[in-house]
Amino acid sequence: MQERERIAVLGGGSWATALVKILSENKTDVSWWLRNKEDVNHLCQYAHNPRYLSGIHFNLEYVHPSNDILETVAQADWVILAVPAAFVKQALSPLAQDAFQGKTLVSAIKGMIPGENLLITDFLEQHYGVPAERQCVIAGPCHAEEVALEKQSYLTIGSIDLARAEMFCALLRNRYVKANPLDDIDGVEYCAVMKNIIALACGIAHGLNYGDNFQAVLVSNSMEEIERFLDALMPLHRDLKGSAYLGDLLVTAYSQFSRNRTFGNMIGRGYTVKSAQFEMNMVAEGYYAVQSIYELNKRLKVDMPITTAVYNILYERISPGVEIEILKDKFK
Ligand SMILES: NC(=O)C1=CN([C@@H]2O[C@H](COP(=O)(O)OP(=O)(O)OC[C@H]3O[C@@H](n4cnc5c(N)ncnc54)[C@H](OP(=O)(O)O)[C@@H]3O)[C@@H](O)[C@H]2O)C=CC1
Ligand SMILES: O=C(CO)COP(=O)(O)O
Repeated sequence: MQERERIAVLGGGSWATALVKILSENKTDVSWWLRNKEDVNHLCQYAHNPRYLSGIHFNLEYVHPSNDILETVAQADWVILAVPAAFVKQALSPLAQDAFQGKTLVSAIKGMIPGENLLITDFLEQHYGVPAERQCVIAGPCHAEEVALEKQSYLTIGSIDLARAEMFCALLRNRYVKANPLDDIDGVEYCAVMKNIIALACGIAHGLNYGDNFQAVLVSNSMEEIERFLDALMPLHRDLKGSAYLGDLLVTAYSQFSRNRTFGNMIGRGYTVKSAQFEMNMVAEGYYAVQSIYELNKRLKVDMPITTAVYNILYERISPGVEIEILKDKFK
């Protein structure tokens, strides 16, 4: 690997901020695109992101914030996408179709392109011609807030090119981050999308005053639901007990930092979708993902009671109490 790899990070939210911290502390040059000009100016002047994880101080010798996505991408060998899935098309729209030629794309996104119901890696291949072997995904149970606090964390880098995944792992590893490569890129990407839907269900149940006993049964049933879906979509022997699958589900279902659980909790307590979105300045990917997975499952016809319940609550306005009551009778 060359000295000082050139990396672009696209996105200004919490996960982009945490990834820039990890990479730049390892003395990697990071060109960082944020959509908001004031945030870029603030970063250049004070070396802090004003609106997300604002306690992190960046070394501006290695971090180069910019508003110009064309320049940011053009300079990089590796491009990390950390924009919520719903805004990816809009964020990348200034770029030409060949803008990523010769670069490695790394998706840090745990969501799908709404409407097209595509994984990010499939979207990049179809719309920008990025071949599968030049793509990686960042998976694993890891909240940006805990990276900011330098709490021990684990990441899994998925790619069909394990050597490339290992190169990216090497850029991330530090005192508090361990990173491991894995070749099941589609499996970890789908699992990362689906665990957000389950975290919404956990939040909804909590908001309705269900306790830990119910949540434990909900989570164990959800693991079976995820397995049924993955088996129908792409049968392959995979150990779903791994931290990129079960671990990520657990952290999102139980953590105080989970956006999806928090959003679900508000829905369970009676907020409307609009008011819950208004209340959070962050994005709960599961809200969009449940529609994509529900649509995909019209073809697959897998038994997915939890996904169906969350879809009915968020998109059909069926009462959370009614839907969780139905689930209650299905669980063993
Ligand atoms: N946070 C975490 O711990 C982790 C997050 N991820 C994934 O990372 C991805 C990015 O999420 P995260 O960093 O958490 O985001 P946050 O929820 O922290 O922040 C929201 C981001 O979305 C942007 N945004 C909001 N509305 C719009 C819009 N209308 N158009 C364009 N951009 C908009 C915001 O930009 P602005 O501030 O300019 O409004 C901001 O960058 C997601 O897929 C998430 O699942 C993965 C692992 C961990
Ligand atoms: O994926 C995550 C942690 O691994 C983040 O989940 P939330 O978006 O629910 O906070």
